[in-house]
Amino acid sequence: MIHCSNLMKIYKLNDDIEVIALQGLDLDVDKGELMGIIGSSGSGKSTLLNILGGLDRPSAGKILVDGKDLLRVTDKELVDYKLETVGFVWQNNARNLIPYLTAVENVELPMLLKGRHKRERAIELLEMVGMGHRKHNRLNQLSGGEQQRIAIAIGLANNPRLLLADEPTGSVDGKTADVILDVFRNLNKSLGLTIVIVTHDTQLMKKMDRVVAIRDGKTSSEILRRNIYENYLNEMEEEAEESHVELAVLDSAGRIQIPSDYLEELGMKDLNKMRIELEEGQIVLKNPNIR
Ligand SMILES: Nc1ncnc2c1ncn2[C@@H]1O[C@H](COP(=O)(O)OP(=O)(O)OP(=O)(O)O)[C@@H](O)[C@H]1O
Repeated sequence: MIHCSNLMKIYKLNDDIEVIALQGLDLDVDKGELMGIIGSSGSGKSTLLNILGGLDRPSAGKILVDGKDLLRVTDKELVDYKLETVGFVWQNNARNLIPYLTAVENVELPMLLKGRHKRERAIELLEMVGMGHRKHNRLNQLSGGEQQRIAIAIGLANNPRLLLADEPTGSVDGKTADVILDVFRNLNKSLGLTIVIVTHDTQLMKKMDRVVAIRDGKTSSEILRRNIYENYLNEMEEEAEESHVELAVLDSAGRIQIPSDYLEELGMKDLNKMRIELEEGQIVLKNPNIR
């Protein structure tokens, strides 16, 4: 569904200053995946999500989403892409919802932009996210978690193939966050929808199939759920932490980012070179100062 390789995004602030928000990011997401993106503040998560959502254009590299080349699309194609291929759920509900419209009118709005008006479909979507009973309520009559579920229904209004969410549980408590994640999981399973969620929430991460970490505008590691534990995990969610295995990402040029805590633990943090050896089918990195 998504293929990014060596993706770059450079913001030009003025003639002298440029900010490199993405520097050669590699990422592949399969159709039907529910995956998370994590990373510290400023690492490039929102930049990536905005590019995937067609809200911003990349500077260089390669990016294909559902077969569309987002580096080369025309402005008109990008408008169609935003209306047809992708749905967005923001952390800030003021960005998701229009306060003076009811829940069902909010869900109908993106359909109107595409020239369709389908009340039944809007109600069906609200039911899918467990909000059918609040369809005639306005924003101020709903809790933060309820508003967020309506935002998900809005994101689905034009039947996107990819749903993107930026910190969708950022402003709700842990229990509500769980309910919201369950909504995403159900949509992922029942519709086979590909979902990418940016989150800081470690509880949410444990429930995803795959979590990719971004550091300094590059994908640095992946945490995968081990299939053998999959069924067991569904019942024993609290065991999730031990069931994930962390993989470092190897980019197309053969570069790998080693977690800084590993380097620190081995006293190798300040080294700028390592000895690399092939030992019995394994690649081993050694401190060059120790023989
Ligand atoms: N429109 C912009 N103009 C200039 N620089 C930008 C712009 N948007 C983002 N940046 C810069 O790009 C880098 C990556 O920002 P981004 O917002 O993608 O990070 P993030 O990982 O989403 O952070 P946070 O978790 O704080 O939202 C940062 O250095 C940021 O200052």
